[in-house]
Amino acid sequence: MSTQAIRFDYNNVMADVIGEHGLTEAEIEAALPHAAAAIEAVYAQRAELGWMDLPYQDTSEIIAQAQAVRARADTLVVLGIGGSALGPIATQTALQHPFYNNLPRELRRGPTLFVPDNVDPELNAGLLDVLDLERTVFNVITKSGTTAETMASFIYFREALAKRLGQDKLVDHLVLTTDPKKGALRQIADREGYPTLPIPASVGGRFSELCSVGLFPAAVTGIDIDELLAGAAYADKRSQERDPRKNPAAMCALIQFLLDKKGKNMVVMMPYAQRLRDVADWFRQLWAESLGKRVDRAGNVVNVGPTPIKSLGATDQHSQVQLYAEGPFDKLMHFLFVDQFQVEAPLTNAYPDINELSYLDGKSFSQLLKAEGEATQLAIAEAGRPSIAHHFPAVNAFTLGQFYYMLEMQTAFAGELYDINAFDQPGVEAGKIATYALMGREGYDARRHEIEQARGRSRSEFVI
Ligand SMILES: O=P(O)(O)OC[C@H]1O[C@](O)(CO)[C@@H](O)[C@@H]1O
Repeated sequence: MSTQAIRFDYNNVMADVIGEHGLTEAEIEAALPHAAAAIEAVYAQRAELGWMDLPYQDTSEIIAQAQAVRARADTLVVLGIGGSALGPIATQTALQHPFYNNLPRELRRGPTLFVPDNVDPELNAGLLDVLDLERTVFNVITKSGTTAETMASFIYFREALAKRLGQDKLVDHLVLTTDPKKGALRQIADREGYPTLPIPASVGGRFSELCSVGLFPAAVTGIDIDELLAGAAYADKRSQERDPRKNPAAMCALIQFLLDKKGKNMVVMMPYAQRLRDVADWFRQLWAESLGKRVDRAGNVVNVGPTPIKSLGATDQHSQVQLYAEGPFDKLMHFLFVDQFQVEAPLTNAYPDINELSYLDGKSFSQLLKAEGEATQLAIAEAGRPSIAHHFPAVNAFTLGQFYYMLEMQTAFAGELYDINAFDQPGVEAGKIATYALMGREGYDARRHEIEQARGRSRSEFVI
């Protein structure tokens, strides 16, 4: 096994370790054929799942465009939402200095990065207050090319650029990442001549971090994207293992599926590393939007889907662990541990005479963080609650790419286990249609009328 392999440990879901809320060997053994079939089924549809080829792509075009931006920009702003923003945020948090944007230019590996992934007016107007537009490039990312939030942000910042620099300078300050053939943003790119990067048609938004969506912002900010893909390729090789017990993605999917069927419908991803904090946020979309479905593949109404929750160790021991340790037996903890941190922060012998503090003398932050992670997992297990753990040798481009891809494969395998389509998101359309109606979009008048009627039926307005 590679020294860079993330080690998956599911000892703490076993009934002989945690008791009745765990899984027995027999339960796992009986489900292995289901997991093996899920592996076969996913690899059989590889041709339709473009994200499975991303580890092997040629990155030269992305790197060339990134070098051009690095040569002229001090700041990159990503305009996107959902899978077009959460991945770039997670990669930046994982692979840059924790205060990257605040570092002096000579200590930063590239331009600062902002990802205002919301249409809050104060967020976007506030960002304009801090940008030097002369030295800023905007990377607009939208697979559909029509997402309301992203297109509103594009219109807003394009106008600011035009006012400050002139229409003729726009092409130097915009890179559009979108569908290679269709959508409003593709049409605009062709009409106004902006540089573009393609999002392959067979790569869905929440599976797009390892294509231009995530790789371009990473390359602009000095991250080794080929190393990200090398890690993803390593995870792909491990995920092809037909024996589920030797396939981390398959075992992780199987355990979560079996525990969901036993009433543990929520999974709490709790990294004990600040760098992995936003990976938990990216995972929430991947897991929720892929597996939360009304119907199964035969069209039966099933309303299934695990609930992903993001947490952070040690921080959320002081906010959420009380619930996880003593609340309902409805959660699986998913810990992320790191063997080797990039820097150490030693503690001096400050208070040898104060018993409540002297245990810290001569220790380090990593010793304390690791002890807290192990202690929390132990306390959770002794409280009879299941947990799984991924042990990272270190957080770097290889292990991050490996983990992204492993989670994507885990999600695809879980889709087979739940017998649902893990790659669509019909449940978000109703909200989009109602938004278009409320915003007066042409062709949505009837829906707007229905909404206005509904407003008239509101039962009460508590004005206290
Ligand atoms: O990249 P796009 O097409 O703007 O979509 C953004 C996000 O919106 C969704 O389509 C859900 O509405 C996600 O699946 C996707 O990541």
